[in-house]
Amino acid sequence: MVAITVPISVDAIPLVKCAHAAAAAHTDPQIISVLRSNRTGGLQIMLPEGRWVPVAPDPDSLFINVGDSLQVLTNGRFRSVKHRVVAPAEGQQSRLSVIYFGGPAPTQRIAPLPELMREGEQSLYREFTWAEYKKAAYKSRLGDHRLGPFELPAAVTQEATKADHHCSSNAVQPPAPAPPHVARVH
Ligand SMILES: O=C(O)CCC(=O)C(=O)O
Ligand SMILES: [Fe+2]
Repeated sequence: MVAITVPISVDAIPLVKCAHAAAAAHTDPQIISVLRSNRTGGLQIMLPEGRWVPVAPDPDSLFINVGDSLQVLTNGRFRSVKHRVVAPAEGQQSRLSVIYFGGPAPTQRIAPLPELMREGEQSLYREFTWAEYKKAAYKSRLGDHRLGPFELPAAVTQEATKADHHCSSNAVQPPAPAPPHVARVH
């Protein structure tokens, strides 16, 4: 295991959600999300080829999600995975999740950390502040790729390749239908 100390201050933004909560597809914007839920499932993550897979609920485990900011800090090594929550079927116990969102302070500058870059590695993102990210995010829709405005050409090429991949795999297996009830979570 390698421990790296990063010059990033983190704001705590705790959130508690409950009762038949559902969430449309999105990536978490912050650095890291730590989630604990009850025994009711519903959380799904999107695989690189565009297929949704359920995350089995486990009330004894913590589910750690990489946020967009961590994707930038690691220059794309850790990916903020798209996820959503499908509402439980009628009569099923409500899903209860408690999530800690560790986000940067508003004036924090976010850019790939030189400590994590190999020699000659190209930066995929331009530097931005958390406040800038949030301003851009508020103008977008929840499911949009919200790192778009901060990507440098190398990242745009990478995203385009991913999109092509999605289209070809969708032709074989269409993505699951949207969840029945959706709510904005950020
Ligand atoms: O409730 C859950 O399991 C996840 C919700 C979520 O993804 C979020 O609030 O960002
Ligand atoms: Fe989320």
